[in-house]
Amino acid sequence: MEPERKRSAALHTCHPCRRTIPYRIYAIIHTCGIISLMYNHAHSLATADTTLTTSLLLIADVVLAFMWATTTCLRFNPIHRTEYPNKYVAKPKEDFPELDVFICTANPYKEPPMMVVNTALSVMAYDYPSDKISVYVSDDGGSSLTLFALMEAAKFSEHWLPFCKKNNVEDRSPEVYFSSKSQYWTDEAENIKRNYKHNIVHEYVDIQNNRYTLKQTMYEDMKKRVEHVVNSGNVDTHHFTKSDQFYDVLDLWTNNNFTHHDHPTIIKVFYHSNSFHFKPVLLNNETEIMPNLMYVSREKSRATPHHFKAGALNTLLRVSSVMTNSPVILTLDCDMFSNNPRTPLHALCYLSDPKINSTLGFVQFPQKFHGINKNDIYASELRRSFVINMVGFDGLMGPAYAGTGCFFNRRAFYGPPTNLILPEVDELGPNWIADKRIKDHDVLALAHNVAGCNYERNSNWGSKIGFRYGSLVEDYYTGYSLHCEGWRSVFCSPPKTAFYGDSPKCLIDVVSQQKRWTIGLLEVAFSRFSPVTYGVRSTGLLTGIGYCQYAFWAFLSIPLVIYGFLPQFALLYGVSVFPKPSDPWFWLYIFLFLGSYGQDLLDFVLEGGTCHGWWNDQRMWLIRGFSSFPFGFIEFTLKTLNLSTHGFNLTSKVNDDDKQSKRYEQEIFDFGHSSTMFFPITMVAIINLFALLYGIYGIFVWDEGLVLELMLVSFAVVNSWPIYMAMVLREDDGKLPKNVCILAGIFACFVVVAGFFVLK
Ligand SMILES: O=c1ccn([C@@H]2O[C@H](COP(=O)(O)OP(=O)(O)O[C@H]3O[C@H](CO)[C@@H](O)[C@H](O)[C@H]3O)[C@@H](O)[C@H]2O)c(=O)[nH]1
Ligand SMILES: [Mn+2]
Repeated sequence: MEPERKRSAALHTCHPCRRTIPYRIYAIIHTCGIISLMYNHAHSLATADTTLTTSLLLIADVVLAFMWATTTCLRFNPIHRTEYPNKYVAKPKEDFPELDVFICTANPYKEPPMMVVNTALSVMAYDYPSDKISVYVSDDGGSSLTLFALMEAAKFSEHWLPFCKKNNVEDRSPEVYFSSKSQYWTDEAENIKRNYKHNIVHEYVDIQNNRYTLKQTMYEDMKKRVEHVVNSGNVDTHHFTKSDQFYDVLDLWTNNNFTHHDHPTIIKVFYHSNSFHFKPVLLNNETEIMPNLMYVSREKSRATPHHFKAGALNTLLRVSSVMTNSPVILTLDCDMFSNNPRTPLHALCYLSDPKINSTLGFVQFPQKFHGINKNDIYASELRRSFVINMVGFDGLMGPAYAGTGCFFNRRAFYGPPTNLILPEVDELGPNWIADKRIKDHDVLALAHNVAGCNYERNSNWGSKIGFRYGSLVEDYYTGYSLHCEGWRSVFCSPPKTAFYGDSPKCLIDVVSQQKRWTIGLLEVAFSRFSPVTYGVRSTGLLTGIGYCQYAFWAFLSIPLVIYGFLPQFALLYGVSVFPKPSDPWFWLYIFLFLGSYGQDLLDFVLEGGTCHGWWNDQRMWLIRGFSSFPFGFIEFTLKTLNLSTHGFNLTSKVNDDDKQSKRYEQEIFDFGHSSTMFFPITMVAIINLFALLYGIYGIFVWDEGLVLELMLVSFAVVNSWPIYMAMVLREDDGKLPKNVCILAGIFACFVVVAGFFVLK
């Protein structure tokens, strides 16, 4: 009776995955296999005269074995969780904590302001007491276009929020709801569209667009206005009346010295539940106050480092401390709109649980993307990183922080659970009670002050307090640092997806994004806080080694290069580097290959993937291994030697090339850019193709075929199929540029000649 009652009171439960025990048993067997292989290499080093090839294979296999170990740590105790938000809802509304939402944006052309608007509206409309939500938008682009869009969003929200709540709308991003994508369309939508357009019709819409018809919707009106302003590149004062509260703000931008990396702090408050400037809006027939919406563009100066997104988030952390200081913080990228209005309740099932919340730092939701093609050719879902590993981490210290879709306990930013580190002023501490009106002069003055570009000088911000600086993957680094301090985290993946974001839809964007991650991860790997040393000590062996999988993933290039060239040379010169079929060691290779690939496939399928999706995913690992990783490594080295600087290259979220979108839909690879990034992979593909042809010929000539070499090369050729297609068989804009192909061909010849000296 007793346990039953306990369970019914619990807000969440967790259960280990069924694969755990078989996985552990298999891990022992596979480890024995790896040890035997190492023994075999050591033996041939000592006895045979193939020192160079054996050493190369040994290096490759050591890296692969290490990678396998990092994955195995995350397979040690995978768990799944379920939470019961309905039990949470039963609580009195007064007990719901306040929620600060941070949305980052940085460039109105790569991140269209309408995208920011939709993300903001989707969270403002959460099924949560509206007066407890404050949305802070950080604009690192310092753009009046984004400010204008948010002003429009604030006005629209007065209609959108009551509408959503009254009709229980599921898609609270208006773009999704008003598009045919929504399954939840109701007649009510037509209504809101019709009613609204009489409210706000700006003059210029008439002027600009005299085809303005009664059918146009309010949302579409707003969208038009915003897009018009974005296209024209600036906001004219004629969009406002003199009495408009933002009339003066725009003056800032007319100042000639204003550029996006040199400008003063701009903070604008659109709604403020604890002041009386705005009339309360009726929601659900009760008077409920609208959520707060703030625009924050921190001060920028070329002379001061701004630490990219981490810097933006720390500014929001301080500004929000001064204004609302909610105990719970949700961080979002501007493309990540809410798809589930009850998401905060799911997070609160953990964050409010007194049994765990004293050490619970954050609740991470999975990163999911919309518009991915059927079999996800670019592996944009990143299922291993964002799902499989998260489930694995969850049974240890908890999932890594993914940069977006994460609810934080504000306290976690201020030192370890047992040791509160207070910032410079009381108003910035997690325990400060922000009870003044947001628009009060001293609140705004302090907010401006803490958003200044020199505010962090000689402080703990970025090292001991807030989001961590020093890596281009501030998300990974911050989550990892919190785990090192003793904070735990939880992976929360409700059946209805919490957020959807945008993922790159063109290969060059995919590999460039991963190059940035590679650089950021190497920065952590080679820092004082490297997971192999510091991480293992502070978070325990399994979590520490698990974190190494990311930190050192660029090292995967080493075995890829060795296995991408050596067996190929072997075929071309008729020399064997692997054991022959008559040799018992032959079977060890087969076992290790099938074992690790098989387990990877199993992981993938058990966490909801498909076989075809897995195939594409493993192919992308090969592509990254020859593009993002080596190029990232080079840039990291140059930066370490102070020979170059690299910034945060924003991923573009605009897909306006119709032909390219069509190719993406049809799952055709898009190279289409004369980029050096594709040079190595093209070269490897060429060499493998020739090695395969020559190897097949060899079957008839050599007395004992080079079976393993041939199998490996066939595998590579099958994987390279899209590259051959893009080289010769295609004529569209997405094909591989001629100069890349020719150059790769010439280099391939040189490399093959060089291979002669490795083997002979
Ligand atoms: O100087 C900057 C640079 C970026 N951003 C914001 O950071 C977010 C992520 O940028 P994006 O180009 O979308 O990066 P992705 O590679 O798509 O993002 C992944 O990787 C990043 C770390 O490299 C994480 O911060 C992200 O959360 C994670 O989704 C966006 O909202 C940007 O507006 C800023 O606010 N200031
Ligand atoms: Mn992104």
